Amino acid sequence: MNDPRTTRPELAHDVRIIDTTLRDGSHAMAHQFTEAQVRATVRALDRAGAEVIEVTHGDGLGGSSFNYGFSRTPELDLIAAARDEAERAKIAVLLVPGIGTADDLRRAHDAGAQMVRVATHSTEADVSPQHFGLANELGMETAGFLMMAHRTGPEELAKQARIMVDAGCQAPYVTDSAGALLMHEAKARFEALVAEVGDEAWVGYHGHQNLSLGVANSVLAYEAGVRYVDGSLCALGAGAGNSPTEVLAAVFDRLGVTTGLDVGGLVDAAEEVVRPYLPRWPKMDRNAIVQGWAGVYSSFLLHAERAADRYGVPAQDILRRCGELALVGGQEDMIIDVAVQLARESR
Ligand SMILES: CC[C@H](O)CC(=O)C(=O)O
Ligand SMILES: [Mn+2]
Repeated sequence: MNDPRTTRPELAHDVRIIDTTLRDGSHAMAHQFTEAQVRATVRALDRAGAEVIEVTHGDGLGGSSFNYGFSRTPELDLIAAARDEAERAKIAVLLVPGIGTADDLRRAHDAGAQMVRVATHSTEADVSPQHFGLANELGMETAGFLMMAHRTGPEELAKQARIMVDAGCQAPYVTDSAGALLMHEAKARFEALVAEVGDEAWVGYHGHQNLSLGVANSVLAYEAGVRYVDGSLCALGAGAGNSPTEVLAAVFDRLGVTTGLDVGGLVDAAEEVVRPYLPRWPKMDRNAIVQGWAGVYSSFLLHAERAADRYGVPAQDILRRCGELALVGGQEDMIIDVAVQLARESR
C-alpha cells in the first residue's frame, strides 16, 4: 500500500517566504483586484525573488459569493494571468473545504496553480484529507492552514497538524487568523508542531498584525524550526494586514537568515506597485486592535464595518461580541445577527 505521506520539497533557502498579497490582500481590497494589478504585482514579486505567490479570492477558491463578497475579476482569470507573468515563482491557491470544491481545485490547477493551501478551523483538520489526496494526484505542492490557532492549545494543534500530514500535507501552518497570539503562545505552538511533524513536513506560520506581532512571531517561528513564513506587500491582508513581506525580508537579512529575496526590489514593489492601488493602508486602527485583543477572525473586519454603517452600531462592539461568541471563519453571516442584536440592545 502506498504511504499517503508525501515528501516535503527541498528548501532553496533557510526560510521560504510565501507571499499572500494577492490572496489575503483580497480581503482588504474587498475582492476587487483587476488583472492589471495582479500582473504588475506578480511581475514585481517574481523579479524580487519570490518563490511562491498566492492568488485567490480572500476566502479561497469559490469564495466569490453573497456571503463573502463577489470578486471583480474571476479568480481563474487572475490565476492564469499570474502564471503567465511569473518566470520563476510558483503560483499557489487557497482552498477552504466547503467553500471551494474538488472541481474548483482541478480548474485552478488547469489555470496554472502549482500549490494548494487547504485551510480548516484549527480543530477541523479532518475535513482536509480528500483535498490533500487530490492535490497529490494532481502533483501539486501542499500546505495546510490550521486557522484561528490561538483558540487551540499547542498539543491539540499538533494533533491536527498530524492529521493533515498523514493525509499528504507537506507543511501544516500555525495560522494566527486573528493576529492574537502573544509571543510565548506562538512559540509553544511552533515547538509543538515541529516536535510532532518536523521530521516529515515543514511547519509554517501565517501572521496578522492586529497586535503588531506578525514579524516578531515570524522570527520566533524561524528560531523554533518553522520554515515557511507568510507575508504580504504593504501588509495587504485582512484586519491590520499580514506580516509585511518587505519587512520580513529585511529582518531575516539582518539576522543572516537567507530567503532568496531582494530587499530593495520588494521595498520598490511595495511602494511603487502595491501602494498606489491600496484602498487604505492596513493598519492597527481601533477595530483591528480589537480583533487581536478579542481574538476575532481578521477577515471579519470589512464585514463588521459595513454592518456597523447599516445598523448604526460601532464596529468595535460588533467585533467584541463576535469574540465573545467565539465565531469562526465561515460564520460571516452571523455578523449581521450580532449587529441587529446590538442595535436592539441599544434602543
Ligand atoms: C480562508 C480565509 C482566511 O483568510 C485564511 C487566512 O488567511 C487566515 O485564517 O488568516
Ligand atoms: Mn490570513
